[in-house]
Amino acid sequence: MADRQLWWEKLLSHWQRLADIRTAQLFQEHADRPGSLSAEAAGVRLDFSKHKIDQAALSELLALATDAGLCERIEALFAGELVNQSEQRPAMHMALRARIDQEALAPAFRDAATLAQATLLQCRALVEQIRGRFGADGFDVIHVGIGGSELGPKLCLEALRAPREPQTVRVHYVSNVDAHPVDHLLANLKPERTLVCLVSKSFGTQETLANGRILQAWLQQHLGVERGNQHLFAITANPRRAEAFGISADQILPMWDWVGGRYSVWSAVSLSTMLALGFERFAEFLRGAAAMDTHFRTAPLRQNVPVLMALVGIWTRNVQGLPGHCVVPYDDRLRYLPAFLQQLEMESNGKSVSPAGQALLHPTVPILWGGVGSTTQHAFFQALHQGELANVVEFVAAIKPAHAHADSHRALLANMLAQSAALMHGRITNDADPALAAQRECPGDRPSTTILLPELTPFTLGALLAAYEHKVYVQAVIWGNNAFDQWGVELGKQLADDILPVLAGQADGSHLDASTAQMIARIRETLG
Ligand SMILES: O=P(O)(O)OC[C@H]1O[C@H](O)[C@H](O)[C@@H](O)[C@@H]1O
Repeated sequence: MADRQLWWEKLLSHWQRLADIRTAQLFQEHADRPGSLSAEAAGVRLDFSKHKIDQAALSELLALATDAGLCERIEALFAGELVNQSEQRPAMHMALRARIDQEALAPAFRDAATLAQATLLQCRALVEQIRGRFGADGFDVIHVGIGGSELGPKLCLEALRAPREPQTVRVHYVSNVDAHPVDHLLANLKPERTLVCLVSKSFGTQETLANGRILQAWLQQHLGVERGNQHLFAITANPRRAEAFGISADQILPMWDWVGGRYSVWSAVSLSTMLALGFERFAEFLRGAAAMDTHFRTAPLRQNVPVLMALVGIWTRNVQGLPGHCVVPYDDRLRYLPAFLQQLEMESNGKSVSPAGQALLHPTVPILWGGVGSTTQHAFFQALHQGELANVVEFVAAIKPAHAHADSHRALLANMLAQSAALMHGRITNDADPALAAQRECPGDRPSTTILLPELTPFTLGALLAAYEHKVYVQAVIWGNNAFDQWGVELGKQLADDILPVLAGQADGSHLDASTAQMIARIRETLG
């Protein structure tokens, strides 16, 4: 880890050697710059030719990855080794989508894949049975979960829902412990046609349990205890707690310790998505991810899409020093992608020490944020073009739309291409008034990456999300942190559990700091 500093210095010398991307020089130096600074796998095309980078700099980044032991660490991941050191667990989310019959799998991985497949079969049967039970009039599903137990399933359903199909399975998401959304939702649903999926790996998350209790009471109040409970399902790695909550054992689907919540979209956690999309489309989503897994494991590093995504991120974060990473899908169906990636990347790599407890002497994950294009062009793009906030922008789009409005779609893609070109070239004005010229001028030389899918299908979405998962792992290997724990989140959860009884007047708050105590006093006084 100590010698990372030497790598940053070597990479910085490349950065200093390279011409500014505003000029045509970089493109003239290499006839096929766009082709050589892009890669493609399983339908995911990555173009990073609008970065101030060239083949020699890329070779140095690849050498860094090799020096960090990337190839061995990829094998360790697929071998089911304990890559999550602080919790002594493997991270085998790839087992959720592996084809056990055809792949040379390590024993631990094969066992995991066998369990995953049995659960998927259970999900398939359940989907058929439930869809059959409610028939053509359909039904409502309330998906209750937070973080990894919500973001992936929601992204996936909203991305893949066929736009013109009547929604016979209507999925609603409840995550926040703020009860306004659940309260509002219940006013419009019929309990006899509503199922509730409580999704929580730990089955100990305050938000999910609080919303679960509200929904359980609602079902029981309208349908009676026994029938009400028949509408309640749990997906969890802690079935004991789910049963204690009142969910019958045959309505509990498993999760496992070897899958992190933010890597769990491929599992029964997505039951609500499977109910809405049908099992076959979900299976295709898994096949796309499996194709990306094979690519990640076998493709040479220089053509390896997740590896290149990671290295471009290292380049902008550690060499160029950009603290912001703005993700902008030009596709409304991908509107939840920034939120999903925010958890995937920031919860995985928002760390400052190595598994050995040593401080990392370089920055790790950037601030990931974003929103959908072209809408956000009219909100935050001004700051991307002329503000001092230093960001790399990542554009994501599907070439073919799922609608027939070709003009709109061309306009959408034209806007995306225009934004990346504008960030690169900037604008020099020839206004006579120097004050006006200075204000109208756009500096340019701002990097962006573009990810293109041929179309947004279950397969390409699966491949895209798997590529992001692997990108995160590669970056963790290079940065030297554990991508699979989240002790910082745990701290907040513990303190909330500590403050709750004080707020309820059931415990003494004298151990709390004066600022917190003052606000508690104010809240108690106002609530009466
Ligand atoms: O699935 P659960 O156990 O309810 O956890 C839900 C979420 O809780 C926390 O926020 C964790 O940091 C997340 O990684 C997790 O996805």
